[in-house]
Amino acid sequence: MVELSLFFNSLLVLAVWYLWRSLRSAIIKCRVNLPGPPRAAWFAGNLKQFHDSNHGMEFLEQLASYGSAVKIHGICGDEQIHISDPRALHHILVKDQDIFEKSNMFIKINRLLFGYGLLATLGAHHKRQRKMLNPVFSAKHMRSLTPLVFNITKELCDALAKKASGADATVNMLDWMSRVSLELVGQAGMGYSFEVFDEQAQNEYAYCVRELVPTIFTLQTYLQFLPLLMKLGPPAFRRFLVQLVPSRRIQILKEITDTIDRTSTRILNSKKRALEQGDEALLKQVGEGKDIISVLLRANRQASETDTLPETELLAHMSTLIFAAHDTTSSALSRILHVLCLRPEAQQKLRDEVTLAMASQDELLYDDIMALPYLDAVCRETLRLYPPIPFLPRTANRDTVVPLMTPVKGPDGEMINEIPIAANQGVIVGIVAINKNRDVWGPDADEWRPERWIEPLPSSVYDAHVPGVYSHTLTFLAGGRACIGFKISELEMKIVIALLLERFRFSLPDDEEIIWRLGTIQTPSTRGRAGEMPFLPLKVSMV
Ligand code: HEM
Repeated sequence: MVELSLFFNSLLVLAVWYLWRSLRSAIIKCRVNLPGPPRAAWFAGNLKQFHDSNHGMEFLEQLASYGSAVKIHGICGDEQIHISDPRALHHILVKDQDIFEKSNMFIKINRLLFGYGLLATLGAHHKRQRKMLNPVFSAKHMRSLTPLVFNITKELCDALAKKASGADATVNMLDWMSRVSLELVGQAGMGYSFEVFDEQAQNEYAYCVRELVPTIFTLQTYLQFLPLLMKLGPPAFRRFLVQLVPSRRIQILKEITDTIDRTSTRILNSKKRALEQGDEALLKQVGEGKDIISVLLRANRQASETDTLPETELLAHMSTLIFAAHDTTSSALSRILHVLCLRPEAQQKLRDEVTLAMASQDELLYDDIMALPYLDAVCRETLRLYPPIPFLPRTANRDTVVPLMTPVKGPDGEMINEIPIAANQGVIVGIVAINKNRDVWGPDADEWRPERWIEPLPSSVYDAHVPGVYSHTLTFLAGGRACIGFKISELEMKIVIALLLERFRFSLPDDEEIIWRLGTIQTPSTRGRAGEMPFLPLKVSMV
C-alpha cells in the first residue's frame, strides 16, 4: 500500500515538474522594454481584453496609442508584441517570413479539420503548393470567371427582390451575403452549386460549411489540447478517441468535417471523370469546367512529377478554399452595405455610377467593372478601415531583430529603433492598426473617406512601403502567405455591390443598433442580441 502511494506521489511530482518545464519554456519575455498596457490579470494577462468580442476593438485602439510596437501580456507572464510598423512588418511577412511562422496550434487545427491544404503546410511544402495554385488565381483566369459571378449575383438579386417587394422590408443582409459568398466559392471555386438561394432546399453540405466556423469558436478550450492529441498514435486511433469524447459539440464538429470531406470527394471524382471524357462533359458541369479546382486538375496533369499535387491535397484545398473564402467575403460585403447605410449620399453616388455604366451594357466585362472609380474607392476604403481579419498571430522560430520605421518611446523615455525578438516569441500582426497608422495615412487615417483613392495619395503612403498585396494595406496580408484569393474576392465584391445597388436601396433599421464584434473575423450583430448572434438587419426597398 505504502509502495503504491509512493509510486503515485512520484508520478504526480514528475507530471508537475514536466508541466512546469513545458510552461516555463513557453513563457517568453520581451528583450526590450516596450510600452504597453498594464497586465490585466495574473493568469490571462491582457488576452481577455484582446479577445473580448464586445470591447476588443476599443482595446486595439488603445494599443495604437502606445505606438507601433506594443508589449501585450499573455498567459502566466508570457509577453507578445503587437506590431503595426511598416518596416517591421516587411521583415516579419516578407524578408524573414521563414522565421515568422504560423503558430503550431493553428497549423495542427487546420490539418485535423481539412488535411494538408494551403493553411496547414509550412516551408518548402507550402511553397510547392503555392507554385501550382498561384496561376489558377491570376487576373487572366478572373476574366473568364466574370460572367459566372454576374449570373450568381443576378440569382441573389432575384431572391432578394421577393423579400423586398413590400415597402421597407427588413432583411438580415448578413445571411444573404453569407449565402452569395458560399455560392460564389462553390461555383467559381469548385464547380458546385450549394443551392443557397432556395430557402426551402436542404443542402447538407451548405449547412455544414455555414456551421463550421461558429462550431469551432465554441470549442476553443478543447482545441488547446489538439497538439497533444495529434501525437497519439495513427489517425484511426485518434478518430476512435474523438468518438469517445462525451461532448455533443465535438461530435457535431466531427459530423461536419466528415460531411465536408465526403462531399468534396464526390465532387472531385465527378470532375476527374468529366476531364477524362473531354470538353463536352466539362461544359455540362456547373461552372463549365472554368472553376478553380477544374483548372487545377488540368494543370496538375501537365505538371512535372515533383510539382504534382496528390489527390489528398486537392481535397484539402477544396475545403480550405471554402473555409478561407466564405466568412471573409460575407464580412466584407456586409461591412460595405452597412457603411453605405451610414452614408446615404455615398450610396446614391455609387448607385449613379453603376447604373450609368450598366445602362449601355447589361453585363460589364472584367476590365469595365474594375475601372469604375467610385466603386473601386468604396471597396478599397472599406477594406482599409474595416479589414475582416483584424490581426494575425505569428511565432518566431529563432532569435532575430526587426527594425522599426518610426521609433517607439519605451516606458522610461528611451527611444527604441529596433526590436530583438526571442525564439518562440509570439508576434501579432496588427492588420487594422497598420491600415489606420497615421504615419502612413495622415491625420484623417481613422475616417472613412473613399475620395482619398480618387485624389493622389499622400507621399507618406508610398514612403512607408507597406508590404501588403492590396492597396498599401495588410487586409489580404503580404509575402508568401498573402491571400491567394484576393483578386477573385475583389471581383466578387465589386459585382455583388454594383448589382445590389442598381436594384435596391438599403437603410438602417429604426429600432436596432448595429455593432461589429471582434473575433478572428469581424461580424455584425445588434446591441443586446442574445448569444451575440451574427445579424445585420437592414431595410431594403426596390429602386
Ligand atoms: C474579403 C475577403 C478576404 C479577405 C479579407 C482575406 C484575407 C486573407 C488573409 C489575411 C489571409 C492570411 C491568413 C493567414 O496567414 O493566417 C488569407 C489567406 C488565404 N485566403 Fe483569403 N481573404 C479573403 C477572401 C478569400 C477568397 C475569396 C479566397 C478563395 C477563393 C481566399 C483564399 C485564401 C487562402 C487559400 C489563403 C491561405 C493562403 C496561404 O496560406 O498560402 N481568400 N486571406
